[in-house]
Amino acid sequence: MSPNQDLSAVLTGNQFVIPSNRQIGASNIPENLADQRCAYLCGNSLGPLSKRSQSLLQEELQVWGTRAVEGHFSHPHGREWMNIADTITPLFAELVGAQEKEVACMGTLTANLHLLMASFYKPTSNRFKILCEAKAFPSDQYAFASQASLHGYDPKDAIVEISPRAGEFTLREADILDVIAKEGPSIALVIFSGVQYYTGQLFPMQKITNAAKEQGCICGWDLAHAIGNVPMALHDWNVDFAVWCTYKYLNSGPGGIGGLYIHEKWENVKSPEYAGWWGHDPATRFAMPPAFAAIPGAQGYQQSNPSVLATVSLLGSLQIFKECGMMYPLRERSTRLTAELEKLLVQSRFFVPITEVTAQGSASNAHRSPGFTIITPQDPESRGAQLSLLFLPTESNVMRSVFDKLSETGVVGDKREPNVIRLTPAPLYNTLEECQRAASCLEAAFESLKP
Ligand SMILES: Cc1ncc(COP(=O)(O)O)c(C=O)c1O
Ligand SMILES: Nc1ccccc1C(=O)C[C@H](N)C(=O)O
Repeated sequence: MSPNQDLSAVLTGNQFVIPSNRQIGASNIPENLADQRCAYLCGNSLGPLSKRSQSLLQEELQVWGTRAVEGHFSHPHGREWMNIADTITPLFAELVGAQEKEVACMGTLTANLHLLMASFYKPTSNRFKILCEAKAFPSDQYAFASQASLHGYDPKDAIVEISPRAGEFTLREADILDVIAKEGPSIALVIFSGVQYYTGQLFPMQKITNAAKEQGCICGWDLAHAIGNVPMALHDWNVDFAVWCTYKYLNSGPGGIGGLYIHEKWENVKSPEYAGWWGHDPATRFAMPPAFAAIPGAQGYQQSNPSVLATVSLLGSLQIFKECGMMYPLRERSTRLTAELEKLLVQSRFFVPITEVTAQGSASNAHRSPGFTIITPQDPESRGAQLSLLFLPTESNVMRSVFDKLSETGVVGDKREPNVIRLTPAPLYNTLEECQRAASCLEAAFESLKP
């Protein structure tokens, strides 16, 4: 069977619980469609519940209720809680393109980001800058600024942000590489998001990493919007470290457990600086020795025993990824779905080509009548599943009005201020029909706007 046949065999099983139109409160839906599933195009923010996760969670509750503390060491399904993270590490390794010892299932994104910045951001008087994209997700901006401050630097001096050119919305590869080449000797850390949360731009991760390494910088990545969305090869690309959350494309549930990656080349160079007992050699962990002996590699950075409920919730979804053949077949389906959605949106009579908007300047209010453009790159190699629609005129309530109307008709995307709606067909559970529905509801939403 080809990977795609595999994929449809898995997907026809309807592996996810998607809320109905009624459940999400869609009020403008014919009664006969009210109990059908909504068009859930928001897996870039929170993935839906998989049926597999639901049953694994129920199993763990049962084990907790019947074995209590014994569940750590003896488990009816062979998932002793002691080693629960081991169920995830091979799957994380495949998703990011790494060895198992280079990844750990632990913590949450921002906490892991601080942990790894504390280990890898070691500024000196000559080399102290952090290079990142402008308008990174705010939690990352706060983390970067607070790390710079902790080391005694004014974030205004230490943080170098690359912005799109005037009138543009996404970054040009050449501009990023240029800044790295010019400012490299003063940069301690190059850190970008793999896929940008607002624009959906997939950065050229390998090229950025190469350029950073050539300049002697540490290179780290925030993979919140990249993991489970695009294939990666962190080890081969020589990435130093990365962090991610799992509640978006990996469908682990709200506030799910996070992950991190550290290249094996650091294994014998660095040891965990913020040690905890879960990073200690499991062979002697429960002998409670006073001195810390780290597990070699990324898992030595674990601090606490992981939440078992959060971990199996993630496991259920990752088992579905595995049955689908992991990222390559999924990426292929994802590329097709996103291209279809794009094609339908571009046919809208309210669509304004990005070139027109760019020509007038990104903050321009030149478009007086309601419309939208797509700021996500058109090149499939420069984006993941998400399309970011920018609403015009930019200084208006068009985005909010359209968003409300989409919600009323059972199309779930999300709005990001000031004027973007993100729509994301995820290959594990979304369909072409849902893309069509989103496009036609968007058209109807515009048509119903008062002049
Ligand atoms: C790019 C990015 N970084 C950081 C975060 C914050 O993640 P968390 O709340 O899991 O720390 C998110 C999402 O919330 C994100 O999209
Ligand atoms: N965790 C959340 C809880 C509540 C609301 C949003 C989030 C998000 O994750 C937002 C996401 N990071 C984003 O790309 O906008």
